Amino acid sequence: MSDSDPILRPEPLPEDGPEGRGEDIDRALRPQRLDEFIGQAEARANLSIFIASARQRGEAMDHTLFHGPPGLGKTTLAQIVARELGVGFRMTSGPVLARAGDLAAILTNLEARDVLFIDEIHRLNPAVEEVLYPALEDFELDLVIGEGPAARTVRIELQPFTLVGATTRMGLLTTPLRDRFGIPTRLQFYTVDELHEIVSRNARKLGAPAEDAGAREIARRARGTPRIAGRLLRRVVDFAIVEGDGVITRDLADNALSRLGVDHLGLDGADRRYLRLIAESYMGGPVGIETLSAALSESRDALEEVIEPFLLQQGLIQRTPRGRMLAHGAWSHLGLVPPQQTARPQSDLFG
Ligand SMILES: Nc1ncnc2c1ncn2[C@@H]1O[C@H](COP(=O)(O)OP(=O)(O)OP(=O)(O)O)[C@@H](O)[C@H]1O
Ligand SMILES: [Mg+2]
Repeated sequence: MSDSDPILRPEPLPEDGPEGRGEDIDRALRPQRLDEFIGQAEARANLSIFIASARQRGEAMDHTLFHGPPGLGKTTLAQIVARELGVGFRMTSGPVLARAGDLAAILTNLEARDVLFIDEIHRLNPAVEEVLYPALEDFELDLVIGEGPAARTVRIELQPFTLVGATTRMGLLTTPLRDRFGIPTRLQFYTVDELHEIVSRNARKLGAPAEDAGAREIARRARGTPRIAGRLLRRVVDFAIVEGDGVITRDLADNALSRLGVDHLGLDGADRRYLRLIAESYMGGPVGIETLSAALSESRDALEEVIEPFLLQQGLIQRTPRGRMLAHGAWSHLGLVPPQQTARPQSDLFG
């Protein structure tokens, strides 16, 4: 299969959106080995065992699923797993595998123990997913050849391989697919200390001098996410070069990030719009996700995948059966006073 085939790219897909410059830098900053990968200590420790065991047995590692919010390192870890296993890496994604034949072509081209990475695996077409089940379980492919009365099924043996799936929406995976992953791994938001280390390391790789307090300021405001830390670092470097003497100090980082609309908790304009809407239009909620989606002109998916996980993790909002509610901290963060709770239900007063 040729390198320009859109269905199967041996090279990682661009990760950082339309800034062409960002892509190359992004690739240079991506950790290459498990011991360069900072954070996710539990996932890393477990993976290193499974990788070592697969290597010793000379077998394909069990199928692995990485799930969690965008930018936490799912794609990066998939590449690292293949590198540490010393096997080939093939990359595709749920939405581009339109037909069963697309997947069959990829599977039959895999070499023994290769890693096949399917990004956004919750978006697989059901017909393609059907083909995947026997491939995962028995390394077999049942293909229907021809149509109508002449149609027949042929069984093709595959080389044993490791599927690495990634998803931001674990809840959208079908149960049969989820059950076929022997190693489900949830990625967590990073601590400030971990992001501090990532920012310092990336600043060194970019040749941008960063004072400790400057790197920490970026880390504190990166929404627990390495991709955001990388993006903020690049913007702060721009400010340091043009308006400073090139050195990332705490003041320079603080000033640059404030001008980018990133506040002290790391919330950006979209986060604050979301919180303000619940505060000002719905008195703090509860309010349904569809209502929020319509009022903000954001897709429900974007709210659930990108905006809400960090706000939930920070305890700024709560999910209740009746919708989203602001937590106490969100009011003070917005500089607003929560409405007085009048008319309490009786049960609250009397026990
Ligand atoms: N632990 C880490 N240490 C250093 N850099 C990291 C780490 N994890 C991720 N990064 C960097 O963050 C960026 C995003 O990582 P990655 O593309 O793997 O995220 P993802 O989880 O696949 O996101 P998405 O869900 O959007 O596909 C990359 O530039 C990567 O180099
Ligand atoms: Mg990814």
